[in-house]
Amino acid sequence: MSNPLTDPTSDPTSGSGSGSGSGSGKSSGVRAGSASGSPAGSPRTSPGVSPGGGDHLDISRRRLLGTVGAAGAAGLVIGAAGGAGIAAAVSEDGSAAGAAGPGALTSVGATQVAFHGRHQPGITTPLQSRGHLVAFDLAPGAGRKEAAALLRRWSATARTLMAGKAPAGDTGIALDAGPSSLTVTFGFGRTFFDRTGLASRRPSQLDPLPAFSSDAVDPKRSEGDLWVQIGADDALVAFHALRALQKDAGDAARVRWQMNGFNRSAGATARPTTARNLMGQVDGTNNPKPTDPDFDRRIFVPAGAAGAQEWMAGGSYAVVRRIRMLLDDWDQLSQEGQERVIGRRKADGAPLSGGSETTPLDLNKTGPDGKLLVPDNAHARISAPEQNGGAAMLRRPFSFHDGIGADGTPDAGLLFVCWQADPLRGFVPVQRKLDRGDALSKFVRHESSGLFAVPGGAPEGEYVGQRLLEA
Ligand SMILES: C=CC1=C(C)c2cc3[nH]c(cc4nc(cc5[nH]c(cc1n2)c(C)c5CCC(=O)O)C(CCC(=O)O)=C4C)c(C)c3C=C
Ligand SMILES: [Fe+2]
Repeated sequence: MSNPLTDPTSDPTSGSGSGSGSGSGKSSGVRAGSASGSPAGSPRTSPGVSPGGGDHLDISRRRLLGTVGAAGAAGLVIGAAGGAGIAAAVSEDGSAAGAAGPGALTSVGATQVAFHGRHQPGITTPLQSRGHLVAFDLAPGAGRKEAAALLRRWSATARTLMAGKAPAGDTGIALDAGPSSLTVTFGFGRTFFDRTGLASRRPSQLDPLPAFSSDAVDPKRSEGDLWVQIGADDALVAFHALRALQKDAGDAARVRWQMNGFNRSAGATARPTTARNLMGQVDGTNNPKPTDPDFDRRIFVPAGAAGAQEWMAGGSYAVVRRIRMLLDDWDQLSQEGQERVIGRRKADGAPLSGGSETTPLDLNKTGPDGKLLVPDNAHARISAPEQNGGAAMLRRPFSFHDGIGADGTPDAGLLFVCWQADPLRGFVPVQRKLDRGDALSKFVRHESSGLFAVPGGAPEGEYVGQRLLEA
């Protein structure tokens, strides 16, 4: 079988790259929709479909069609309920499809996400099983020119890698692997604009987040001039991208902090369910869905919005928090106690007011004792949009585990990443409320924080951020 990663490509931002539409037959083609249940906007490609959408079949497609053929009985599902999900192959009776078949593995590797588009990838893309969050600071002396050249290099590399190809001078780390749903997302921190002489174009949405009383934030692991989010369904593919982007930074920028995360692997569960976090809760159920009528307005900056910087059209703001979970304390709670902290059942994520996972919370329902079924300090109650003037965000986290901390407890928790058109109408009001009375607060600690402006996706022939850096 041919190995797409051994085929170097030319500079994608010059418009001559072959990642999406060259008909090379080495990688999956790009299509404009996402599979049922998968968030729209940053489509994963139909694995193995040839770029022209014609009848050219490469070996990986033929292998994949074997899977899809099996999926006629088995059902190939990309994405999961609850907005951000994980690709998985499942059978109609719920058992893992093709669990032993090579096709199932191929489908994970072959899945490709489009680099170009109205929005950057990695926002509405289903959760991937591996993630790296990295902040860079521009090097002393580096300004707008160096930043523009860096974003051009990074975009070229991201586009090449997301197409399952190797950039020039490749390390070989991901040899044999397909793109594995790789996404690379770029953002700008508040300090970027002073360093590049672009302060007049800094959006007010990047004003510092308020300090929250329960914060224990380490400034060295917070903020940064530039932010890169890498996600992939394979650990080597994700590391490969990290390494390539870090090398691209060259003398222009240095890593300020790096965090590594994970989610469940595709195919690990019999049914594609909403993700679980390290506290064991079903987490992500009430995320806004791309099919919601107000989804775009809530998550993405509209073109021509009053007071918005035009270069942010189609972009979004990412709030990033490293939230340590105090797991030893959490484990002391009974299951009932844990469920009352969240307001949902642990097993299936159903509200304590009744129904199944997707039943809306009934915040007024009381039990036979007259007490609220969803307690007044339950996390799901306090964070609900109806309790926060409609404030909503798209949560797209990774779990992390960095060994055992100095206190002898797991240094583990949630790399909380949430997306919104305006943090003052998303994260801030909700976190203010949680800070005051969330039952979960006793069991978590916010240890680092970042706020980044993530511009819209690059059109073909452009690089991410070009409209800011070259206007
Ligand atoms: C400020 C925003 C939020 C932070 C920080 C946060 C941390 C956090 N959350 C969980 C676990 C769950 N959160 C759930 C729901 C939920 N959480 C937020 C916001 C923050 N969470 C929102 C907006 C919502 C949705 C509320 C709604 O619309 O009903 C849930 C319930 C299931 C779900 O809807 O996802 C869980 C579980 C942890 C463990 C955590 C910090 C480590
Ligand atoms: Fe939450």
